[in-house]
Amino acid sequence: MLSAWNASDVRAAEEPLLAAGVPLMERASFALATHVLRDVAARRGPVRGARVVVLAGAGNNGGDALHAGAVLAGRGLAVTAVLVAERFHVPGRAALERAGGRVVELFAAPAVLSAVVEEAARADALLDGLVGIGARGPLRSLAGDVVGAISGAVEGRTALEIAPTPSRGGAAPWVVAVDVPSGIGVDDGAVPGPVLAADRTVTFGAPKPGLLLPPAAALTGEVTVVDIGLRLDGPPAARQLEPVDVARSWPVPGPADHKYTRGVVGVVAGTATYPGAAVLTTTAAVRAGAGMVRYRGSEAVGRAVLAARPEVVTAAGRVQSWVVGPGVPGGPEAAHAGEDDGADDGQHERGRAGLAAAAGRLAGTAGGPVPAVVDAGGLGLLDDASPPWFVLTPHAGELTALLRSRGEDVRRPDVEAEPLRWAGRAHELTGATVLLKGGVTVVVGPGVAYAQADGPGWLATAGAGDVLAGVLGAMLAARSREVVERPALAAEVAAAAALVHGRAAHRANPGGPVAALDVAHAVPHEIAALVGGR
Ligand SMILES: NC(=O)C1=CN([C@@H]2O[C@H](COP(=O)(O)OP(=O)(O)OC[C@H]3O[C@@H](n4cnc5c(N)ncnc54)[C@H](OP(=O)(O)O)[C@@H]3O)[C@@H](O)[C@H]2O)[C@@H](O)CC1
Ligand SMILES: Nc1ncnc2c1ncn2[C@@H]1O[C@H](COP(=O)(O)OP(=O)(O)O)[C@@H](O)[C@H]1O
Ligand SMILES: [K+]
Repeated sequence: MLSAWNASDVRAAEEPLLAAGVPLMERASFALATHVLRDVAARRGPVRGARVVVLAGAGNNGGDALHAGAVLAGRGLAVTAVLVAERFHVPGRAALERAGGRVVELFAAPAVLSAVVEEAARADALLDGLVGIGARGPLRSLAGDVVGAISGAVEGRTALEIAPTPSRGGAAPWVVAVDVPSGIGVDDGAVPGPVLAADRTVTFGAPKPGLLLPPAAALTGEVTVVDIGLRLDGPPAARQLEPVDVARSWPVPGPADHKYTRGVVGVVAGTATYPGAAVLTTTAAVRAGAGMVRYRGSEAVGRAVLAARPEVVTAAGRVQSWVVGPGVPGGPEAAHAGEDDGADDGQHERGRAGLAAAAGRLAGTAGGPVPAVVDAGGLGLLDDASPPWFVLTPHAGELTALLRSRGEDVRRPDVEAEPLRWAGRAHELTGATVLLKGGVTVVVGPGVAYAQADGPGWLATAGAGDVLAGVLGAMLAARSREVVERPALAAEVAAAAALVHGRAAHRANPGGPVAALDVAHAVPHEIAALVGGR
């Protein structure tokens, strides 16, 4: 698992070490230089004579970059450091000059900006040491100008670019962000102004949340964490599950298990207008290893489900998790857009009953409360308050509508610009765990947040969300009681479902388009690959 800490926690962890004279910057800059050397060698072969441009800001982030530049100059690379502010890291500059590096005082002669941009565009490597964890808001003055101009000049990059950087030919410089790409919201992943998209981010002590969270996460390139000896004891601000974490906690059935111990998933999905959602959700739940899947819906849709998955049962009975809403009309977004999604075919009533049982509020329900996945039309069936073992799975449009229905003045672009903030707000307002779908899926539960970036862009296809709901339903059913008892566990299971779903999409057709049903069919193979290695 990657755990990310806010800037203030990192500073607090640095303080005692700095007071004790531990050479943190030396450690950080040496590791940074080592990674740059390795990357340049891999791309270019000989490192001697390689051209490196260091963009250095006023603070210690600039200090890291200048000291790394000194190490590189000492190894025979041609290093030019560009100082954007009158205040600069004096020992860093001195070290660089001693090692034979050249310094351009851009702050003293802004007219040389175009020459700097030209040199940067022709460099083998570009180090972005303008600001690190001391950043406040969008890049200002010359730092903003230089990033804007270089982004425009370097092929494949634009200022404010938030698409993943495609791998580029040898012509463009290899961009290494020092600690963080300068100008991102270190704690929240915001991209408030121009940011130079990096190929690699070498981050010190621990990842920062902004490296995991959208939209900034698309600008980091590969993230390399350098251990400089910090002790970060408190809870992280954001986490990202890795395959090994999911493998470790996967409930592999043993000799004593039977279908009920493995978990029964109750699915209220699909109508005559959207029967496919019922097929996709139930298929995914079966494929993800549910002990049993009960479909609740009209007879006609039930027939379609059974034609696709004869394992599904349509009789009522006990369940260990509910999935309510895929392909059911009346989600907050549809209501907002005034769309006619057709009749609900009785799914609202079935969905409400499922949610009441899941909340433990249905008289005569044996077995107590159970987790629920609440998707699409199910979101319109929620009461004012939900328990944390309800996992809401909106995309940005649905989250916007849900928030607006609860009095927040927010638009979809706001949610896309600050997904963690708004998913967190929805968690506060509803009490439920919130999984906000997207290229990076953000999950917020009580005291925890996850950011998962496991799927290819090809996964953005109709029905993929229904498959996620089915996978998550099966995973929650398998750990039903534990999820109800431990408020933060639903978020971890939801993040794990996003990981399995995203990796299944890669597996379904590496590098190419995937259909939602292909993703569901790849799920068992992905699970086998995950748990086979443990
Ligand atoms: N302490 C250590 O020994 C270690 C520190 N480490 C390294 O230090 C980094 C933190 O250093 P830091 O605290 O000096 O802050 P830093 O990120 O350089 O930025 C502050 C400067 O930027 C400026 N500035 C701010 N916002 C701006 C904007 N939007 N646009 C333009 N300028 C802006 C701000 O200006 P001001 O607001 O003061 O006018 C100030 O001058 C950390 O990320 C890591 O790399 C590691 O080596 C480990 C050891
Ligand atoms: N750019 C992207 N890259 C990777 N995955 C994405 C991207 N955009 C969306 N997804 C994923 O695709 C799925 C789409 O779900 P959703 O929007 O609910 O579609 P539907 O309602 O048609 O099933 C989600 O799991 C989401 O995380
Ligand atoms: K930086």
